[in-house]
Amino acid sequence: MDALIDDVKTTNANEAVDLAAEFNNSGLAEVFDELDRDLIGLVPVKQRLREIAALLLVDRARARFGLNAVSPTLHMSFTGNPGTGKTTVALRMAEILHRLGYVRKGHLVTVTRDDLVGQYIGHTAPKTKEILKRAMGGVLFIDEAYYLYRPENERDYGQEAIEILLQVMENQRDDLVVILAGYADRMERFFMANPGFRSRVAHHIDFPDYSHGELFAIGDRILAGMSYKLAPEASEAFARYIELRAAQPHFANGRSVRNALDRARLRQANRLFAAGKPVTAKDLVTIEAGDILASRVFSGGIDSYPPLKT
Ligand SMILES: Nc1ncnc2c1ncn2[C@@H]1O[C@H](COP(=O)(O)OP(=O)(O)OP(=O)(O)O)[C@@H](O)[C@H]1O
Repeated sequence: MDALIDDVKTTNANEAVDLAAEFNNSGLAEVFDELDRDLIGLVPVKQRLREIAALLLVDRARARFGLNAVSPTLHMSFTGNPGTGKTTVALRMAEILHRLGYVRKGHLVTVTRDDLVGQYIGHTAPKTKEILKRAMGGVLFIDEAYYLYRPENERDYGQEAIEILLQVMENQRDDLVVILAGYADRMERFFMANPGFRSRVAHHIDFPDYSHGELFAIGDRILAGMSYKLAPEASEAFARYIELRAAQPHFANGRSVRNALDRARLRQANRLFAAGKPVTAKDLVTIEAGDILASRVFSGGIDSYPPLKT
């Protein structure tokens, strides 16, 4: 241990770094407070984010003592079902990495296969490079990343995009963080078939499905963010809606909740308009039970398939 300290090639080996102060001064405390406040549940995910931030803070402190000159691998995979908060958390991750000085700008660029892969020969490389250029200094979020790899088609242009991505993930990892997102099982198969990706991805974070209570709280949060609220009977109706909708096919967690509330707002607007009376502020902010109960899920129908992408 002492020998290791003796090895430190700095004059400040006896100085100390206050990690808590670093945490506060970098604005990270604020980001984590916001994360806790704005995002319902996701306890294990928030814990992982704190662990990654701690690792990076310690890395930074070590670099100051000359203990480590290697920039850490920060590429990640986010696995989970649709609407479990992967994109939302990726945005926060970009902010955390920016505050820690690991990326210059801290913006998030979200793409899917079609943004990277062309349809004709010669189109893929420029497309992929253009996206990478846009994402430099921030985080590139590749949703359903496994669609890049299509083993059934020998000449698939996805392979070209994969090769460029792998190169940039290795050579420019001090200025770009890539997050590969999608269903856990498909991602696992993708990593098995593409060991190059597996070895470049250091952090794997799993996003579990939300409980019904969490989905209700997410709905409440979404409505409050838009200055709406549920009337007491509407709350009951919405709790029942969640139970019915969650049991249907193509349920997409937070995204289905947001879509359901968008439709409820539409019905509220039509109800207020059709009443032909002056409206108060209270009328304008309140979602009534009827606005929820008019959904097809209460009459045994499927609610809006395919789901609206927000
Ligand atoms: N924990 C949460 N707290 C509050 N709102 C949430 C939470 N998780 C998801 N949401 C809301 O649900 C919606 C979908 O979330 P998000 O887009 O992050 O999911 P996703 O996993 O990236 O899904 P997809 O890949 O299908 O788009 C967003 O509108 C977001 O505001």
